Amino acid sequence: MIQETDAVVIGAGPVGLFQVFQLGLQGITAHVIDALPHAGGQCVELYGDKPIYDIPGIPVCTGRELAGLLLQQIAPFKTQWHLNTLVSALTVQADGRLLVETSQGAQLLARSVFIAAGVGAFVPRTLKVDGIERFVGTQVHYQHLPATADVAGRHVVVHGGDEPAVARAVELAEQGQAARVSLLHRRDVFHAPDALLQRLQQLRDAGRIHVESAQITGIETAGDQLTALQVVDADGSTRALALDLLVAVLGISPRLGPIADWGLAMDRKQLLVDTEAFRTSVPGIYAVGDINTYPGKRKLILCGFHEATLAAFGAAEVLKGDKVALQYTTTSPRLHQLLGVAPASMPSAST
Ligand SMILES: Cc1cc2nc3c(=O)[nH]c(=O)nc-3n(C[C@H](O)[C@H](O)[C@H](O)COP(=O)(O)OP(=O)(O)OC[C@H]3O[C@@H](n4cnc5c(N)ncnc54)[C@H](O)[C@@H]3O)c2cc1C
Repeated sequence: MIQETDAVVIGAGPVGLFQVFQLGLQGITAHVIDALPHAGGQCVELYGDKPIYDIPGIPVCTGRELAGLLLQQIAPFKTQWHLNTLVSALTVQADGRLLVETSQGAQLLARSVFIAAGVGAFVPRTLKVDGIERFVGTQVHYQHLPATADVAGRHVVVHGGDEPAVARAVELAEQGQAARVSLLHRRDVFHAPDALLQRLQQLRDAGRIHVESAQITGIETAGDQLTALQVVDADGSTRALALDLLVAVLGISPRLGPIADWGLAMDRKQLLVDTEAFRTSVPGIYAVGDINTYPGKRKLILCGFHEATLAAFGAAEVLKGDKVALQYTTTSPRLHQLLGVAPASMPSAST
């Protein structure tokens, strides 16, 4: 079924989230689509626990904290979320509206589209093992276990050798619900901060994480169940590693993918925009954040915030067919209503 909407934001990175906020201030609610299962883009996926020092008014916060604050800021608006969803096609319709199609089969007919796609869709690196694809989403998951996954009493194998894989195994062991947690990597060497490695060692010593130094060569199945991985040890011997759930944490890579096919003017994998409203070469489509380019462009979050603000004003004028007056969140009753906050009483100029 086709859903009609005023705005679609492609990408839930920091700039996409702030785009939702600025659209909200214009009275425009948005659908937000991201290939990742969570909001935050690079901030969460690439440096979730690292400090950022150059967000105006926030002397320091981590990438994950910034995403959390932005989500808090857009909470008043009725955003429609499409996570774990790749935008596969964007086409201009005869009436000028824009049809956004997703990997989950959704079709959104939008009057405006904001591409906040950063360096492309973050998609997990996948396992190249014959037959494993049919278990993806049920017994095999990439990067994260879904919140709905039931691990109680089950043998969970985490596959990977870097910090996110170690962190996932440690989290699962500390939760204490899984019957057994194994960390599978080709060598007994892990790349993670010292504190995490120490915690891993403690959990290994306590028998709560079992490290398996082996490589996956195949799978074993029974009916519609994945029952074991076939693995080869460092000495070349093969064996079966029984399991209930596999979380492959092999990293993510950004893929510009379909964006390059949408007929938009580009320069070296970036969308060309004007700096008045960050319009692309196609009417109704705006591009903000790391995905765009223009003279003087700097790939910084605060620059993306500015771009999103002007794009929202530009789109609002088109959608409303009229000039949009500047209003302050400090004093505007209309903005207070949109934000769901009580009007502030302002001191008079003489006090
Ligand atoms: C290590 C590191 C440190 C950094 N430190 C700072 C810093 O201190 N200060 C600063 O200002 N900047 C910093 N940056 C840069 C900053 O992270 C980026 O400028 C910012 O994340 C850009 O935000 P964005 O929303 O444009 O894109 P992104 O954060 O890249 O988010 C884009 C989102 O769009 C999604 N997406 C893309 N294509 C599709 C599609 N077709 N379908 C569905 N979803 C799609 C992606 O999955 C992604 O989640 C740092 C970057 C890195 C890598």
